[in-house]
Formats: sequence, C-alpha cells, structure tokens
Amino acid sequence: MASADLPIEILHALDKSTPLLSSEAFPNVKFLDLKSALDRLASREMIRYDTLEREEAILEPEGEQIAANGSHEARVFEVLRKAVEGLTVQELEKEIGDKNITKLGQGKAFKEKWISKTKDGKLQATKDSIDDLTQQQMQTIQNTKTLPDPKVLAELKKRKLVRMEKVITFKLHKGPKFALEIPEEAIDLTPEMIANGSWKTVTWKPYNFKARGADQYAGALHPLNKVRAEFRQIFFEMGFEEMPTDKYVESGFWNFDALFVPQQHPARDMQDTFFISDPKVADPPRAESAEDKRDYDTYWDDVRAVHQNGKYGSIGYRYPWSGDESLRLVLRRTHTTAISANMLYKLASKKGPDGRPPPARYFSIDRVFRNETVDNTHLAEFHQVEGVIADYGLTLGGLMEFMVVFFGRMGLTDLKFKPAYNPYTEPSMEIFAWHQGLGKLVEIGNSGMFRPEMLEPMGLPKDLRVYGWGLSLERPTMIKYGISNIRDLLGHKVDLGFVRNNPAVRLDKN
Ligand SMILES: N[C@@H](Cc1ccccc1)C(=O)O
Repeated sequence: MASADLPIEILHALDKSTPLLSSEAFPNVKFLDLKSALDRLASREMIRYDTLEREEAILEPEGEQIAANGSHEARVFEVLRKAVEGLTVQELEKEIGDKNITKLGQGKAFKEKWISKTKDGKLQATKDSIDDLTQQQMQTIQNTKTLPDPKVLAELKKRKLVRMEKVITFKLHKGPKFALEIPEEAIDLTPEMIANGSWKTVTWKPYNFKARGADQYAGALHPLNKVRAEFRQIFFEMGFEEMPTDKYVESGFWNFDALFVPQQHPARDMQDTFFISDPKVADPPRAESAEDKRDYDTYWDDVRAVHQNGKYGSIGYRYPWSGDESLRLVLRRTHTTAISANMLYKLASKKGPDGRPPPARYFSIDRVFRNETVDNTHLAEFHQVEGVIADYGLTLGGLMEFMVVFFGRMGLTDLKFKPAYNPYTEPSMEIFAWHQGLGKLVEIGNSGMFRPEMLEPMGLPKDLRVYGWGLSLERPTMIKYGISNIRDLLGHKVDLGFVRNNPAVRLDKN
C-alpha cells in the first residue's frame, strides 16, 4: 500500500483516533514510504511524530519447526512413550526420520530424565507425559515477539533458535496545522506571481534543510591510473627510482641493438613495430648533456662487434650489422626496456664509494605500442610496468625471491616460474600466478638476468649483475576491476560513465 495518497490516508486515520501507532494503523506500508509521507506532513506541521525503537524476537527456521512439531527431545519422548516394548536407536531414528534430530533429542531427553535404557539396551520413556517448555517458548515468541525472561531469550539466541530484529514504530499526533487536505503549494516565485500579487497569499512549499543534495561528481581516477599509483607506491617503498617517461619515439638502437636483439629478429618486423616515416632516422647515440663524458662511438662500435663477430666471450650472431637499420625511428615497441638500456648505460659511468658503478633500482610505468590486430584483449598500445635491479653478486634465486615479494605486495601468491627466451636476458623466466576467478594459472610477467653481451659493451663491470622484468599494467587492472574488454579501459572511446558508475573507482569511495 505505497500510494501517492498515503499522506491523506494518514491524516484521515489521525482524524479518527489520535495518537496513533504506525505499526497498528499501517502495518503493511514499507518503512521508507511511510517515513517520507510522515516527513512531508511533519514539515508542514500538520502532524508530529515520535520514533519508538524496540527489538523483536523472530524465530529462525529451526525455532519455527519446534513451535510446530515440538522440541527434538519431546519428539524423541513422544515416539518412545508410544512404544511399550522400547526401541533400539535405529528404530527410533526410523520413526523420527532425521538422524540429527534423533541424536540431539536423545541426549536432551536423557538429561531431563524423560527416557532411560532398558536392560537389553533399548530406549524407553520414563513417564506418561512431559512439559515441552521449549515448544511453549517458541510459541510465545511467535505470538508476542518476545519472552518475559530475558535470560531465556539470550539462551535461545545462542542456540540459534531466535534472532533479534530492530523494529521502528512511529507514534503519530495531530500537529498545529492539522487538516484533512494538503494545501496546494507554490515552489517557484514567478514573474506572474509578482505582477498579480498572488505571492502574498500562496502557500509556499517549506524548505527541507535536512534533505540530502544530489550526488556530485568530485572527479575520479581512471582504473589504470589507480593501479598505476599502487605500483608506483610499491616501487618507491622498495627503494626504486623512477625512470624518465617522456619519449614515445625511440631509435632502433636503444630499443633493439643495445639490448642485443639481432637486426633480423621478428620483433623488428613491420608487422610488430610502428616505424616513423618523418623523420625516418635518428642521430647516432651521443651525449645529451655537458656532464656526459661517455665515448658513444666506442659503445656503438662495441655493439656492432658483439652482434657481428662476438666479443666479451660471446660468439655473437655473425651477421653484417647495419648502422642505418639501428638508426630507424620506431614508436617504442612492446617494451620499455629501451629506457632501461639507456639508464644502465648511464649507470656504467657513475662512481660509488669504491669507484665502481653503485647498485641501482629503476622502474618505469609507461606506454608502449605495437602493430597489432585489435581485439578484446589486444590494442595497438598499452602500458608496461618495468623494473631493473643492478647489484654485485646477484643470482637467479634472488630474482625469484624478489618476484615473490614484489607480486606478494599486490596480493599475488603461489607464483610459478617457467623458462623463457628474451634476446637480452639469460636465463629468462615467465612468471605465472593463480587466478581465482578463472581457475587457472595466468602469465603476469616476463623477467630475466640481462646478458653480458648487453651489459659489457656499456662498460659495466663483469660481476655487476642486472635483473629485469616487465608486465602489462592492463592485465592486473582488468583482473582487479573485472573488465573483460580492454577497449573499455583505454583507446579512443573515452566513456566517463565507465569511471563514474564503477563504485570501486570513485574517488570518494577510496
Ligand atoms: N621487455 C620484456 C620484459 C622484460 C624486461 C626486462 C627483462 C626481461 C623481460 C617484455 O616485453 O615482456
């Protein structure tokens, strides 16, 4: 009975009898409908109301069953009372039809001394009649919603036969402006009202200063930005320094050659890489500032040597390395490792307290591009989270342990490692984690220890070892926010509703 006429019905009911209890006069009206009708009348001083709060005892399903059929112990007693010869436990169970009820009831009935064992081990009743107090209590609760003895009530709650529910009832009185009709009210002051003077006599709708305003959009972080912020936090807490993320265009040299990726590698193919058409080529690598005293020419020659003929104990790839190919400009392909290479090259010229390059930890979270057919899980661009750790005496076991700690910070446990291949790392490992929702292992990252062919031409000492790893920012974000189409997450269709309507993302819900 939630009708627009509810306020009028309330007025009429109050006219017949006052005060009035809402639980009696309007037992079936939904709480919110009733409350808003009452507030509407009260704000016009047509009625007044008090709020009465009380707790009602409600029977749980088991309590209902006892109210109807008797307590377990009474049922056991009743069956045994009728069996003059007594019953075995199996017979009793068959009669009652429920193993659990038989077991519980039997125990209680023994305690009450309603039943006993015969010499031949059968069960029998000890009297002609009993008082089933529990059933009576359940029936009292059913009828009166409470029990006179609060201790007994508490006991029944503990036994999960009843639960307490808060009930709100309103006690209604007539207000000073009580009437049987709600006067017509003006909401806005119009020019006509001023012109014809009716503003002096109309009844104005009262202001409701307690009403809550409409939801305001205070701004929200895009899910990718939220997860990005979480990753940055983890990196900073673990002592990492952020690498610059200001370049989308890179020379093939830093993107591939410095990483010991051979020039005929499929990743360098048109199908995988976006090449820039104007300008087509980069300048050869050179110092970017006056402090940079590195000899880039030697480095360039060393990269050529290690690819073409092998050097530093490596036999290389043995193909004619082309300087022009390495200067082609690319939209940074599937990895941000180009920046790591550049950072490691710079690290080689730094001097720690012992005069050698100091240990370092770098990370970046940045956009990468690849020439790919677009579908639900693939776009031509995405973001990569990349980390690098350089230190003396690092081992593969240390990398695995680090991964456990790093991904553990994101709540990913039970990692699995699988041998993999990257031209720039050896050994390399793919990292998998168990995805609860999908019920399978999913790949969450790629990692490895950078090859000497990459590090030694840079001038890094032989015993400085470097871990590297990368993962997409999109995958954990899609898992976390249950997003199945990557195009909802980034791309050309910016849908504000997606951010606004996702409660997990709203800033105020943070
Ligand atoms: N560049 C790799 C990630 C990686 C970085 C550094 C070392 C090893 C692997 C990728 O695209 O997945």
